[in-house]
Amino acid sequence: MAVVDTSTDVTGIGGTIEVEVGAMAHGGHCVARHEGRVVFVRHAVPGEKVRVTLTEAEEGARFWRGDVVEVLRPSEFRRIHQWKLADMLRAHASGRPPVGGAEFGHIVVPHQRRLKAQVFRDTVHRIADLAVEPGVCFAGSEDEPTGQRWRTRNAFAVTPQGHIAMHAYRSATLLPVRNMPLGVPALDALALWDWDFTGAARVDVATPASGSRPLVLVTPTPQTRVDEVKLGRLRTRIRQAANACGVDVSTGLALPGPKQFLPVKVERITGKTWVEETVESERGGTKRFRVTGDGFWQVHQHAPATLVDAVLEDARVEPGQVVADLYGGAGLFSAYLADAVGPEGRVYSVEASRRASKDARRNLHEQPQASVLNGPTDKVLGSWLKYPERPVADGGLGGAALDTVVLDPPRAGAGRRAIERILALEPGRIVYVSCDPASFARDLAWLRDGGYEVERARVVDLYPDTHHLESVTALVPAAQSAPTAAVVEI
Ligand SMILES: C[S@@+](CC[C@H](N)C(=O)[O-])C[C@H]1O[C@@H](n2cnc3c(N)ncnc32)[C@H](O)[C@@H]1O
Repeated sequence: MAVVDTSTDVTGIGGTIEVEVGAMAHGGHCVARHEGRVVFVRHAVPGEKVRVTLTEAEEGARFWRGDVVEVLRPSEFRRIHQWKLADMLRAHASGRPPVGGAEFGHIVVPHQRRLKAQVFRDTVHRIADLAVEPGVCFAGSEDEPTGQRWRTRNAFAVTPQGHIAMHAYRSATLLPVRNMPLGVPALDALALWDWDFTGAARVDVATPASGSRPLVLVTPTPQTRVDEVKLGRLRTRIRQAANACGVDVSTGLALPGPKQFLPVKVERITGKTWVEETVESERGGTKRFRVTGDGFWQVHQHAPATLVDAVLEDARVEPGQVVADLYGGAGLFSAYLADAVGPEGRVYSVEASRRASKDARRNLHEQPQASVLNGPTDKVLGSWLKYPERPVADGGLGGAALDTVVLDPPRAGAGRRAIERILALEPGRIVYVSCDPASFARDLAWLRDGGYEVERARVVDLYPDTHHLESVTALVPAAQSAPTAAVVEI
């Protein structure tokens, strides 16, 4: 049994303790114990012995939190963090906090994936009381050994001096950045670190994987927004920087909308207010999509094609079938599902955001078998259940039964009402795409209680160097299922 020397431990916030590091938990923390109390430790690898600075350490608290500041016995899977600004060890040595967003950067990529599979398995077991062994795959045709250069969507804060910056983890402290190693190379080409964003609060950048024209969307501070002179200066600075950067780039101002799901108003400064994304799916071929403003698009450059292939494989759609694509965004899955059901079938793409629905209508306009229904999922499903015979345009399902439901909700998951309504519609197959194992496990327990079981689950590593994980799970009514023995293929 490993012995931890506690003779030099100093408890309380800012104190340091030595611990043996246990399993990785959901959220990117490892579980350790100090004199019986749980300590959630960031920047560790399971199996290590480390010295931790305590960041939360109330005497009576059930658990504490801390960051690794010294590795006393490293894991064989530890590597030197490839992003200096996000490296806890170098940040500590230079007396500043690290930026958030690359909290797995000190772990070799194949082990990151093993840990994500373990987190998925443990979370589903803990919350849904189900033993599900996920397969593991990753985005792209080749293994990406570094975990870098994959993000096509990046967001930055802005310092009072007008420089782009990132927040230190769980802190309002802004750290100016002069590179973003997780971003695709097209982000570097813009050299946003040299632009003057004075008067802005936030900068969202979309750099499409295909290399088509990027979009820089600037959100003014509340003070700039209400002052026409300041707003005018901000527009001029952005136009000048865009013209000087040597890249054909669209730019615009994002002016917040009044309510949730009402999009921010995008005011064009240069170029267009949208980007064009090209998806090359092995199973479904090449398609182009328009995504306006800060509308949702899968963040990893290879994520759209990877997820489309996984969804098409798990949905097993046949010509003539009726499919619902819930939380459909700009119509990514719907476009491919519509090809799969063919002209005799139907695909209903349900999306709450008006602007994403508008993009989806445009993206699906050559596929008359696809309809975009703008509204919250639970309301649309409620209407289908209430008026099943009504035409789709009047809130019904036109008397049809759903063969397959694909759902890809935001991090909060679908929630009880949407799940109950999916169950009441009795689809023959459900494909659940999730970016959060905890909300997925909660929804999965309701689906299990409603008579469905897991046919196959896969963890898809779409977020290298971070703790985030995507999963794709196929469910079928319990009586029909012949579960495949999923193996962790790393
Ligand atoms: C994870 S994204 C998935 C989008 C799409 N499947 C894709 O891969 O591009 C989730 C989408 O759900 C939408 N959304 C959020 N809450 C919703 C709700 N209650 N009902 C319908 N759509 C919702 C968001 O606007 C977003 O477009």
